[in-house]
Parts: sequence; C-alpha cells; structure tokens
Amino acid sequence: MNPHLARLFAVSRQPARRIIGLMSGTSLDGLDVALCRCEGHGAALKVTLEQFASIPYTPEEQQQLRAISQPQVSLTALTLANAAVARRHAAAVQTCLWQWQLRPADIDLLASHGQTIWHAPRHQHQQAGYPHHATLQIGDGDHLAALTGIITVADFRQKHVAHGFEGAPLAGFADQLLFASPTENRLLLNLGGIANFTYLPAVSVPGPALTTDTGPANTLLDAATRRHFPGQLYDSGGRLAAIGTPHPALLAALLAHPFFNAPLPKTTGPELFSLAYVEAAQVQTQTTEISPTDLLATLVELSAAGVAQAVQKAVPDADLAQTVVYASGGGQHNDTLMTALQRQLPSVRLASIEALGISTDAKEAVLFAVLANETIAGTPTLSLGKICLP
Ligand SMILES: Nc1ncnc2c1ncn2[C@@H]1O[C@H](COP(=O)(O)OP(=O)(O)OP(=O)(O)O)[C@@H](O)[C@H]1O
Ligand SMILES: CC(=O)N[C@H]1[C@@H]2OC[C@@H](O2)[C@@H](O)[C@@H]1O[C@H](C)C(=O)O
Repeated sequence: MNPHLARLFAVSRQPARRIIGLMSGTSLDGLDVALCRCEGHGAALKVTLEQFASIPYTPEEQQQLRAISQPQVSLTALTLANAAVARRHAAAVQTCLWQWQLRPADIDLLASHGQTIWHAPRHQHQQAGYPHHATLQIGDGDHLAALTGIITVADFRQKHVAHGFEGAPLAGFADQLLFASPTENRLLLNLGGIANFTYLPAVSVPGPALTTDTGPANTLLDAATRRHFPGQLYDSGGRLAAIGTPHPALLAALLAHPFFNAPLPKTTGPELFSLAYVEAAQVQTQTTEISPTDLLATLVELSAAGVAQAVQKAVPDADLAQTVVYASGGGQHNDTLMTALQRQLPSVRLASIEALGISTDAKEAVLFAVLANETIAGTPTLSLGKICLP
C-alpha cells in the first residue's frame, strides 16, 4: 500500500487527531493557524485548541490578494497566486511548528480553507448560460502537502456547491457539533469581512442547523476607512464611526438591495458589497458629500441591520428573548458595531464565543480542522474537501 495511504488509514482510526486548521478570510488580514486536538467525531467530538497564531499578511501581500480578487484579473496572475498563496501558507505552518517546537510528524493533518478569490452564487453571477452556483478558493492543497510533508485536506467548498448549495457558510456543520445545547437557544454570529450566523435552537436531538450570511460585517467599513483615512486598515474600536451620524436616506438606499430581502439561507461576499455599491447609493441619494465619519456611521448601521433582519427571520419572535448571540470575528472589537447590534436586537443577550470556551479569533480556523476530522474519521454525510498526499 502507498505509505501515505497507510498513514491516512491509521490517522482515521486513531481515537484522537492533531489537526492544524488554516483560515484566511475575506478581510485579507492574514492567516489564522489553529492546532486542534480532535477526539472522536460527530456527536461525540471533543476539540481542544492547543495552539493558535495569526500570521498577518504584509501590506504588499494584502494588496496583491486584493488585485487578484477582481473580475478582470489576468490568468497568469491567478495561476501564479494559486501556487504562491499555498507556499505562503506552508511557510506560515513551518514557522508555527518551529515556534511550537513540533515536527511535521507530530501533526496528523492540515485542514486548509485557502483564499476565496471570487464567490459566485447564482444570485450574484447572474450568468444566463450557467444556472448553478460557483466559488473559487486558491492556495493549492498539493503544494501544502508536498512542502510541509503533512497530509492535507483542502478546498472544502466545492462538494457543497456540487450538491447544489452555495459553498458557504460551512460554519453550521461544526457549530452544531461543538455548540448545540439542549437547554439554550444559541446563535453563533461571526463578524468577519462578511457576517454570518448559525442558529441552534435548544433541542435534545439537533436537526440540520440553519446557517447563513447576512451581508457585510467589516468589508465596507474597512474599504471606506482605507479610502478616507489613508494608512488606517480598519476603524479601530469603531471610534471613527462613533463620532459620525448615520444618514437615514443613504441607509435606506443601501438596505434596498434585494440581498437583504432574500430568503435564508443566502451567501455573499465583497464582490457585491464593495465601494461601487456604496457609491451608487450615494449618487442616488445625493449624499456623495457626507463626511467620512458619517459614512462609517451609516455603514455600521447597515452591517447591524443586515444581521438584525436575518436574525429576526431565523428566530421565531417568541424565542428571541431566550436566545444568546455568541459573537466571534474581528467585528467584535468594533464597539460601535456591537452597540448598534444590541440596539437593533434589543431582546437578545449578546455574549462572546469565548464564553463557550473558544478563542474568538480562532473559531473559523478550528471550523476547518473539525471539517477535516469529519472527512477523515466521520460519517460519509460530511466528507468535504480534497485529500492531498505529500
Ligand atoms: N480592534 C479592532 N477594532 C475594530 N475592528 C477590528 C479590530 N480588530 C479587527 N477588526 C475588524 O475585523 C476584521 C477582521 O476580522 P476577521 O479576521 O474575523 O475577518 P475574516 O475572517 O477575514 O473575514 P470572513 O469571516 O468574512 O472570512 C478587520 O478587517 C477589521 O475590520
Ligand atoms: C465564500 C467564502 O469564502 N465565504 C466565507 C466568507 O466569510 C464569512 C462568510 O463569507 C462565510 O460565508 C464564509 O466563511 C465561513 C468560514 C463559512 O463558510 O462558514
């Protein structure tokens, strides 16, 4: 037998696996590296986060990733980036292993999300000749496996798309395994570039979880901050937005986009929620001259409204007051956004995912470790990702 297959077989039969989850999200701020110990699988799964690191991208790397996340990207640039991103991520894994004083042989699997370059659910691409969803993540898994010597599970979204779904959010699969409670209605809210949540009503036998994107969390805030406050990558603490005043007509025009009214579940990305969308609404409402802080204040309200509207659709009115919203992702550090969320969802209790024993910044990287664990050791209903041998 191919020794890599023998190793994979052995790993799948171990009572516990050490898996490094790798996630680089739509904010393009860097690579999150989560070393997880996954014991068991499915309903019996127990995950311990042993180590975590965020490896920030340099401003040049962020710029390069932004440049290739454009519809007019050259095929040469995209082809090179597919390998270059994998090399960058492999180097980050090697750095972490060195810092953690571990060898590649100590790790059973890498679980690599890659970098989303273009997300194209049908409602967003609207190409008459192709009535299906599509999504593209780069950072090739074979490169990662070959460069690190660790069996790698990568490219998790394609099977979801092949089965007719939008390729995202995948968080629901892991959220349900890790966080479902028989006694508490839980809503796991991730505030990254895009906001998404999983709703887990309190039931003794959990059914399939509702998981959906809600619209922008930070992606528009970051883009507007970079445009109007050169040198700042994001609005730290939401302090700039806090001194602005939301503009009601602009907010109404932004919220008139059909995405906000679409039924759940739904997904989106910075392809739709870009400054072009904001500028079109500003022209329409003659608000192109509002101050940058008023613009940020308006965009905070927009992100909060997207979340609030979707939560109100997902959670029956009678259950809202008994629902705890556990927030994760960088948007949790934006106090203005968190205040707007609580104002727009007055009856829910807002908490941090840390209350459930998981680091807020690590959550998405842990998710991919859990998905890889299920693919290798779990039941066939959840075998997302491609297995790449070193
Ligand atoms: N101190 C802070 N104050 C305000 N905002 C912050 C702070 N720290 C991080 N953020 C915001 O969080 C963003 C990064 O969040 P995160 O890493 O969760 O996103 P992501 O994983 O890239 O996105 P997605 O989940 O959509 O893929 C930053 O771009 C910034 O907007
Ligand atoms: C296509 C894509 O990369 N989508 C991401 C993005 O970032 C947040 C939101 O949009 C979510 O749908 C998804 O990521 C998380 C990890 C998910 O699949 O659950």
